[in-house]
Amino acid sequence: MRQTGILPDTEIAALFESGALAVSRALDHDQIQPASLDLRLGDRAWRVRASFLPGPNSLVADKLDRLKLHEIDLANGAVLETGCVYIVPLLESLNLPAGISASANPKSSTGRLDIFTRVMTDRGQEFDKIAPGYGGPLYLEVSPRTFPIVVRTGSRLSQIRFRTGNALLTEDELAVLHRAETLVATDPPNISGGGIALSIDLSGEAGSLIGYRGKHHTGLVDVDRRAAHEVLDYWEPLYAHGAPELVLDPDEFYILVSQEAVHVPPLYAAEMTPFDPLVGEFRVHYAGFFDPGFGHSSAGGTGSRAVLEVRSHEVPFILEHGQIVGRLVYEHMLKRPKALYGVDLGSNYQAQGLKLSKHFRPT
Ligand SMILES: Nc1ccn([C@H]2C[C@H](O)[C@@H](COP(=O)(O)OP(=O)(O)OP(=O)(O)O)O2)c(=O)n1
Repeated sequence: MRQTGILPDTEIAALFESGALAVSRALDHDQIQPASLDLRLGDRAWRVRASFLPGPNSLVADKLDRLKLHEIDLANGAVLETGCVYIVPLLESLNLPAGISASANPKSSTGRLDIFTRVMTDRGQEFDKIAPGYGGPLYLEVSPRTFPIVVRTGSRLSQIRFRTGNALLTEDELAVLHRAETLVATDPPNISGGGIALSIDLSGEAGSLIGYRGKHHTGLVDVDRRAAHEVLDYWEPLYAHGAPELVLDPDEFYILVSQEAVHVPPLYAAEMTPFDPLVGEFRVHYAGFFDPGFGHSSAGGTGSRAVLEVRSHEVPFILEHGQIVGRLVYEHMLKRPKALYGVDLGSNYQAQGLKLSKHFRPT
């Protein structure tokens, strides 16, 4: 077995057995994913004045005492409003061995709803990063940006990956792996900046669907209900016409799709990182974890594209077809997961093209 890499499902289960991962309510049967664990909301949320980080000398609970405005009971479900910031203790807590660190990311379904989430730890100085050997509670900051949402105790908005050491593939290793396994359906792939570039797809015959823009002042989205919401009540479809480009209006939210089909072989996990944080005009993808098996043919995934959550800031910005918007970095798994993303798990986004979150009725 490798000594460094991302812990697969079987090793996450072992963390639970050894007490490195504790839960205040029994794990859900499908909570452990091929390379991550879904995190669940606890029984209360606090609306706070503003987002914060605890910093090296504070516990989250102490800062919460100072900043909280209102306590909300999540046991029977509650509405979280757009534009507000909430802090929610999670049902999972950690007591990691010294050699294991972790990182968190919104689930893809959460990103597709434009719900901003970040995990916080006691004495944490960064969001979504959990230091090796961390022992203590986990909290989630939640801020719905476009739709008001209904959540309850047990709702799963975020996920955590555990790793030992550093097992990132170098550009040379990516090139070799691409030759053996075809990581993206573009030849040759653009391997740069430590990853494989992903670009935006705005092509299509006049009248074909190229994306969606979130509507304002919509009804609620219940994050635990699948295929329960009408697309047109929440989204304005965008169709190709004229030049293959799209003007992003400031502060609007868009769902678009990558031009490249993406493949994550079973012994690897991938993460989408921003193309260039210095291109400040727009932000792509809040959700960045790609599971082992995503786009893998034997897991039913041939042709899977990446869904891109895009938001423009400050000024209107023209996105053009083929523009690079992100990079996929690949890491070794410590070993092959027992179940792969896709057919093994009844996953929602295998073999997807342009796809809204699972909450909307398929059109
Ligand atoms: N910006 C992103 C992030 C992820 N994915 C893909 C790759 C992931 O392997 C897959 C599922 O991601 P999550 O596990 O985060 O999503 P959910 O848990 O919401 O979906 P599922 O129930 O299918 O696991 O979605 C994507 O297309 N675009």
